[in-house]
Amino acid sequence: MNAPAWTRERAAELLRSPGPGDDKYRRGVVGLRTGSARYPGAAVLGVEAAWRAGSGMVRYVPGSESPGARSAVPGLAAPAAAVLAARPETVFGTGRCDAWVIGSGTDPALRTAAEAAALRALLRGTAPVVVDAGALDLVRGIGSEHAPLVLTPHAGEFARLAERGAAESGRDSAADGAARDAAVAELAAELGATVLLKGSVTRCASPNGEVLHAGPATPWLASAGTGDVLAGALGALLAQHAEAVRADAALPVRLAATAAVLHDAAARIAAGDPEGRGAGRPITARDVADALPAAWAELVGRVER
Ligand SMILES: NC(=O)C1=CN([C@@H]2O[C@H](COP(=O)(O)OP(=O)(O)OC[C@H]3O[C@@H](n4cnc5c(N)ncnc54)[C@H](OP(=O)(O)O)[C@@H]3O)[C@@H](O)[C@H]2O)[C@@H](O)CC1
Ligand SMILES: Nc1ncnc2c1ncn2[C@@H]1O[C@H](COP(=O)(O)OP(=O)(O)O)[C@@H](O)[C@H]1O
Repeated sequence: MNAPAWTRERAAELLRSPGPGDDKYRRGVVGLRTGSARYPGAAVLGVEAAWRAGSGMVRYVPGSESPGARSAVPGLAAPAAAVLAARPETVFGTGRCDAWVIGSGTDPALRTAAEAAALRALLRGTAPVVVDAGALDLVRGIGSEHAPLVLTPHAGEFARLAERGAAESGRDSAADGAARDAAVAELAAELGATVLLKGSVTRCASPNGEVLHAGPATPWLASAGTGDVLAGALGALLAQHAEAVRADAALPVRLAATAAVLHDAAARIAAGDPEGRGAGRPITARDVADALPAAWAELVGRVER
């Protein structure tokens, strides 16, 4: 298998800028059901990225947690309060959403039965869903009728999900790239979902066997929380194209690769590493989210930098 690189030019074609006929709803509404008492920051990072990647509206719906989870870190702000403090633009509670992001900053061991049922309802719905971190385990067993799904595991999560060894999953840095591509494509076909395997090179596979590469990304991106940022940005892109995603099974893998290219472009700007080889300065996940608008402008070529 010789997977093509998803270029900045191809990514730019899928960055939808608004026109005079748009309103906040037409531009795409993203819902995030992410974060927890243990990881409120993941909710903030995903919401921030969803706004910064061009959403017309971002909704935040806190998941229900077991009483034990609530008291795990006394004194820490609840995720909804943290999101409100960071982004007062965010709308709280359920309502129409064109795409969802679930799982970032959650631990499946602390999930209540009610929360599992609510997440399964999203997975079996019609709006596209980004499935990250603590929601990945729910995908097996939802049946063949489900929403367009984009799974975003890192190598450790991929190994658990695919029940594979280190070399095939990409945890072994010496693993053959073609073997990793094949493993990602195989999981995508098996689950009927797009799979985005994060790493220096991010590998995106569709259920019908298309595999795209984004990267290698700037190594400064290897920093806690940048995956939460990627999930939020991808949710925004899926929401902007939600109708087309339901009609065109080839689109989610291209949007997944586009999100990875945009994410890397933002990290390069934040780090001052335009070539992506590790020059520049350290960055945080929040820095990456904050640089998404500049990366967007750079990709679509509208702004002189
Ligand atoms: N600010 C916040 O709120 C933040 C919240 N976050 C949230 O934290 C939750 C837990 O997520 P997590 O990724 O830290 O832990 P987890 O999924 O248990 O896996 C870790 C184990 O997997 C393995 N591993 C192998 N390859 C790997 C790789 N490439 N990258 C990473 N791991 C790799 C490795 O095992 P080892 O190889 O050491 O045996 C490692 O010990 C999740 O909900 C997330 O959203 C974070 O986003 C941070 C910011
Ligand atoms: N060596 C690397 N070079 C460039 N990017 C990397 C490297 N390692 C990881 N990344 C990127 O960093 C992000 C980390 O995401 P993830 O592992 O989910 O972290 P977190 O759960 O802390 O948010 C992903 O976008 C991944 O592609």
